[in-house]
Amino acid sequence: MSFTVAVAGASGYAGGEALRLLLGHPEARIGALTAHSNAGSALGEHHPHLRALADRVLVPTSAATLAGHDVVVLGLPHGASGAVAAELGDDVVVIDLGADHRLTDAGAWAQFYGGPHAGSWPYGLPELLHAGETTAAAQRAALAGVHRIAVPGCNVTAVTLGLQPGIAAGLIDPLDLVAVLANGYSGAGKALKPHLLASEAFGSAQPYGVGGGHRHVPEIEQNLRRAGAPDVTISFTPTLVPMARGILATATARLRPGTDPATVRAAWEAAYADEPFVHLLPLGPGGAPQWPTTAATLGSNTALVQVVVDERAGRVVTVTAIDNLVKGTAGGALQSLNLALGLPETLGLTSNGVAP
Ligand SMILES: NC(=O)C1=CN([C@@H]2O[C@H](COP(=O)(O)OP(=O)(O)OC[C@H]3O[C@@H](n4cnc5c(N)ncnc54)[C@H](OP(=O)(O)O)[C@@H]3O)[C@@H](O)[C@H]2O)C=CC1
Ligand SMILES: CC(=O)N[C@@H](CCC(=O)OP(=O)(O)O)C(=O)O
Repeated sequence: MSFTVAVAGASGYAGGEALRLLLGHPEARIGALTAHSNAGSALGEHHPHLRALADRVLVPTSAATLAGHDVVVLGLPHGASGAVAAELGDDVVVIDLGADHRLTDAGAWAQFYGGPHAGSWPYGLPELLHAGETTAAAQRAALAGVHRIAVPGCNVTAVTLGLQPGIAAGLIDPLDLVAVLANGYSGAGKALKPHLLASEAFGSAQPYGVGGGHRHVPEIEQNLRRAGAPDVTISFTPTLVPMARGILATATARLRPGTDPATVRAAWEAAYADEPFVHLLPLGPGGAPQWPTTAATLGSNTALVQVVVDERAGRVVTVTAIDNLVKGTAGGALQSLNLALGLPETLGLTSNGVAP
């Protein structure tokens, strides 16, 4: 079942990565490619690594240029997707890589983003556990056959995958969650910003969004509520580190009294044993854990997860690594698109990365 696909925001990082993956998808036929200030230029000027599309000319982003495709991928800044999507027919499958359609709570949208709330769409994290589940079936069912998909924020994917087994199994206190992340620069997009200059970025780690104001906070809490915690609070701190891609999310939680490490391990194993793209790393000889690294995920749709118990502190410690542009954006989008179209979930995707 082949499909035609247009990509809006094709000159950007997210749009470019969507194109890289779509070029390897056996059923995708790539149609219109759009941009904003760079309309009129060739894609090869922005993504010289996408040789097959190097000569394709970017056209302005509008409902008219995106019309006539089976699938439209929106890789646009926050606030720009809602208006375009509203003009696309219900028969078109629209995938929003941005935030406009992720939050169900209009109040949270107003607080963290501002401006009109475009409404919420089915949420493109197939592995999201729903309350009472040990493996993610309900979210996959919720994506089957849909024509609108809101792709999660990349940090949100990493933190949710790290913590949700403990929430769903009732093993951790949802009011005592802390996440600290190391983030690659491509997560910030291509637009020029002074703190992203090489002279500022090289050799330095920079925290941002500190103190509860990052817009991924309500999205993480929304996911963990769905996983079974009606009241949930997370302290979330990302840190820019000098790498192009990747997220390493360390998320910790207070362990419910009396819970032993074997019970913790069993909950994470049950959640991810059958997942094609989320891998709980093994405990080595003598119980020494193998730790996720961003390098081991680059270019792949993989999330690597490890979980241990810090018995002295009474906390569960989880570490999750993803490529922000693949599992964190375009790969997760393609995985969800496959489910929406009734294709095999893994089609066109790989868990093998690029290293060193
Ligand atoms: N980078 C990442 O890791 C992730 C990104 N996302 C989301 O994906 C979306 C795109 O991000 P990213 O690719 O990183 O950003 P970039 O800045 O790299 O790209 C933005 C794209 O949107 C276009 N654009 C800019 N302004 C407008 C506008 N006013 N109207 C229409 N199009 C516009 C740009 O076109 P032009 O070049 O012509 O100006 C460009 O194609 C964002 O919503 C982002 O939050 C989600 C998860 C992770
Ligand atoms: C390094 C960096 O700035 N990363 C971005 C991640 C962007 C992302 O996940 O996407 P959305 O903006 O679509 O939510 C951030 O933390 O805000």
